[in-house]
Amino acid sequence: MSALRILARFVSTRTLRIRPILEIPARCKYTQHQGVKGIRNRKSFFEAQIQAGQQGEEDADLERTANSDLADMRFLDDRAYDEVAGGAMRITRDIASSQQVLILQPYVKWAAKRQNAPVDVRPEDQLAEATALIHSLPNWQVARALKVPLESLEKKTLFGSGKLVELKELVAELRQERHLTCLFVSKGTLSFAQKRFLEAEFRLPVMDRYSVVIQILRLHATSAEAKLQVAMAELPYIWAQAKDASVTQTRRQGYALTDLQKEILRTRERKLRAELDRVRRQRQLLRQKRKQQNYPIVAVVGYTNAGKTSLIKALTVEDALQPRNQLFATLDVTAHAGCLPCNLEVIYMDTVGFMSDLPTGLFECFVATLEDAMLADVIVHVQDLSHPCHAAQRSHVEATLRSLAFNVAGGDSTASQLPPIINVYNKCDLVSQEAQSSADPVHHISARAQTGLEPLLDDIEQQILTATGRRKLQMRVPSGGPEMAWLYKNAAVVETTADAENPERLMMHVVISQRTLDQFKRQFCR
Ligand SMILES: Nc1nc2c(ncn2[C@@H]2O[C@H](COP(=O)(O)OP(=O)(O)OP(=O)(O)O)[C@@H](O)[C@H]2O)c(=O)[nH]1
Ligand SMILES: [Mg+2]
Repeated sequence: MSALRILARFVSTRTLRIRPILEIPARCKYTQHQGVKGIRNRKSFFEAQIQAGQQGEEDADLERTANSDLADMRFLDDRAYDEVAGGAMRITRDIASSQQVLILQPYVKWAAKRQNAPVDVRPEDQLAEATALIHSLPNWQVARALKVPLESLEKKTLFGSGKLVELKELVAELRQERHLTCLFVSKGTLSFAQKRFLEAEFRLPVMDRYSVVIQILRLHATSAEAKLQVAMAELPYIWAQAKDASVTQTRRQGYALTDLQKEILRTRERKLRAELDRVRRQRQLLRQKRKQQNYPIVAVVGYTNAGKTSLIKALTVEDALQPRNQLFATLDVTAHAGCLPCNLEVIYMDTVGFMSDLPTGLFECFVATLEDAMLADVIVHVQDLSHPCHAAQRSHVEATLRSLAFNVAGGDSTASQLPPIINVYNKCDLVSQEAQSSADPVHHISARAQTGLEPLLDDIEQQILTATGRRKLQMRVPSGGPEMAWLYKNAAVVETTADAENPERLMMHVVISQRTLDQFKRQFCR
């Protein structure tokens, strides 16, 4: 007779819903010497490693090689390149220098002509986002912010002659009053010709969204990978500006690449690619290791500033995480250990936020880190419900996720499957009850006030169990036997109760994958 008897009995307790009971025959007694590693111990050990950004000694080595090989990063510090970049992007090395900025938010007057703007994003919302971008840079202040209605965004001079006169007056006034130092035209990219023309007219540096975002990314990039990615993200912009310059034949005006400068860019690109490839190989190894360790992965994604880091902090109670009211505060994909209600350990991946109206080239460099999100077991999509454009932000993130999945699948639309997505409306403490009603199956939470987290955790648990083929089971094992120790080590133990029918046995409520269950059977049920 098989030593393992599956009893067709279903028990329901607080957290466990339906699970068959496995009965294990009595074996030797548990002794202190055998040392059962409790989930708590295991968790704190594991957590300590993950919190340090590591998953064990080997992983630590991998992370170290990936992130702190400073010798290989020295090529980033290159004055000749800085000159070329400064010419194209109006970026100085000294990001921290204070700036007084005039923000101009151009928009097309007639809705029918606004082909690229999402329907429910109003110019005032775009202006608010532009202001938030400037506020994400320390010492950068907004001298004035205004919307500018235009008939087209493609005109070589951008503004018409009447508007130009008006703006020049304003610039002169702000120079006097606020010591204006630069203009931020909140458009994805300005062509080289537009920028040159406006700079000549206003006699101030002119920046577009791409170059402001690059400033923020440079400032927030701390890991080697993020620094490399930001450096890489600058190159397409510089090439594009140079191309514009040669087309408009403005070589005499000072910005066109010489052969030497082109060579500087190409060499830099080659080195960056080689370094990024190396870092990405390490990342792949880390990913494989995590898979082998069988930790379920929950990727937390969303628009920038939606509250991704705050949510992970609330779910993991991790002090090291620092949510900041800045755009693109998080630039690295980082892993954080958490525990589901069934005691199953999961890894939450914090990711780089999305933003609309940025040229695709800018985020292509961050795609590799977002690949981790595409390969997660479950995606949690955090949305800022208090934001006036939250619907448009949601569509933007969903569209980007779909195209990322397509890329990860190597352009094969049949294979590009996204993991299950849990939609979360965050910042509900800032909106009225009526605004929270939604027909969608969506969680309403506040990461800051820590409300709505329990049902969310239950949902994550449910989706993780389904996605990873884990089951909740009750197993009857000898009290203190090696089976008990084995289960504590290899499965998630929800709770252990005395068996009313047999004082020598314990009832263990566990969450276990089929593979681990098979291993258990091979070892103990012969
Ligand atoms: N009122 C309120 N504020 C919140 C809530 N969650 C996050 N915030 C605030 O929103 C800001 C952004 O939070 P983060 O967690 O850094 O957002 P993020 O999505 O990680 O942002 P990026 O990393 O920049 O993409 C911070 O100032 C948080 O304190 C919430 O539930 N309610
Ligand atoms: Mg963040």
